[in-house]
Amino acid sequence: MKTISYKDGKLTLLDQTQLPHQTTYITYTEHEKIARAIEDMVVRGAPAIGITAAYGVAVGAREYQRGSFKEHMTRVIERLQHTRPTAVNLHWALKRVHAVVTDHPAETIQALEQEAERIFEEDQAINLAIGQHLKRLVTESSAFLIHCNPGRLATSDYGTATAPFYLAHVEGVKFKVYSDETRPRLQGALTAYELSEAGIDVTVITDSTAATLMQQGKITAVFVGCDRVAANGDVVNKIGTLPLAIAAHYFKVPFYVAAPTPTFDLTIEDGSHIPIEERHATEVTHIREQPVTIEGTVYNPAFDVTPAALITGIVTEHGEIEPTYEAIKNLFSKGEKE
Ligand SMILES: CSC[C@@H](O)[C@@H](O)C(=O)COP(=O)(O)O
Repeated sequence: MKTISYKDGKLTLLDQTQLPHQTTYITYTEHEKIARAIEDMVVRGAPAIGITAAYGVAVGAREYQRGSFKEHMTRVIERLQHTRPTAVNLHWALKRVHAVVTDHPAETIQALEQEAERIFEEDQAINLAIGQHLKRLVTESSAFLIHCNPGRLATSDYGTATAPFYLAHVEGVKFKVYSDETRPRLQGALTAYELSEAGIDVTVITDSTAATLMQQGKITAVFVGCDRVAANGDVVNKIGTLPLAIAAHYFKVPFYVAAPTPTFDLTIEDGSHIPIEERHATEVTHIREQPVTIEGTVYNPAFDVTPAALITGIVTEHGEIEPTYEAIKNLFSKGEKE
């Protein structure tokens, strides 16, 4: 299952809007179409959006024809920046590739492709490291609740919150995963799809069933990914994460957030300042083009803010930290990220 691949100016994405029923790949050679693929969620998930945007800039550099090359590149980067507002990985990756743009097109194309490749490879290493840190919780007969898709489809490799499952499964550990369906876009179906493809025991539940499973004592821990972590440890992730964290707190179920360091935004003091994307009403009124409710006023925020106080631990590629301002400051002052 290759979510993103790039070769000779061509970016190929696995079309996540068609999964799990159809496996379709789309190849792009224009940055505008890549921007639309991010907006339409052909590709989704914070790390995958960042990687795609980085390759999108390389594709955009190859589209240059005349005029100021640097101005052309600024337009390409701005277009990609305005695709989705919440996941900070997008902005982080674009900043990285912007830094290698010079006045020379040929030299820049090569540098952009190399930088995008580095971002991709670093994400693979991050996935593995997060998986190794979280794996200690995946013991025989344990059971986990997962929300949205922080998996292979959302990253370059094992996923973030799903990585410990892949690693433990290979070691022969028997455990269970409950995947929230994650209305309105049903990313939980993607998680169920990719875990079941790997032979992992996964059960899909409606979002409303999650608290009941915790009440029944069936959940060892909740694992989620994230789209942005504020300096104080508040976490923004897919809508529906906050109610899970509240239920987990009430039923004393550990709640872990898998967070690559590029997902931290130290410029944001707390979660209330993180921009929350509102998506189109049809995502709520329709499921796969089938109307399911009245056509009325809809409120459709794509993400919510989970306060640090509800989080047991944040697991980065460097290990687990407490969700506090001090712990996060300490992590980054060690030079992990400026
Ligand atoms: C490792 S991916 C973590 C998050 O990006 C994921 O949980 C999520 O919220 C994705 O949202 P999406 O709207 O599907 O892009």
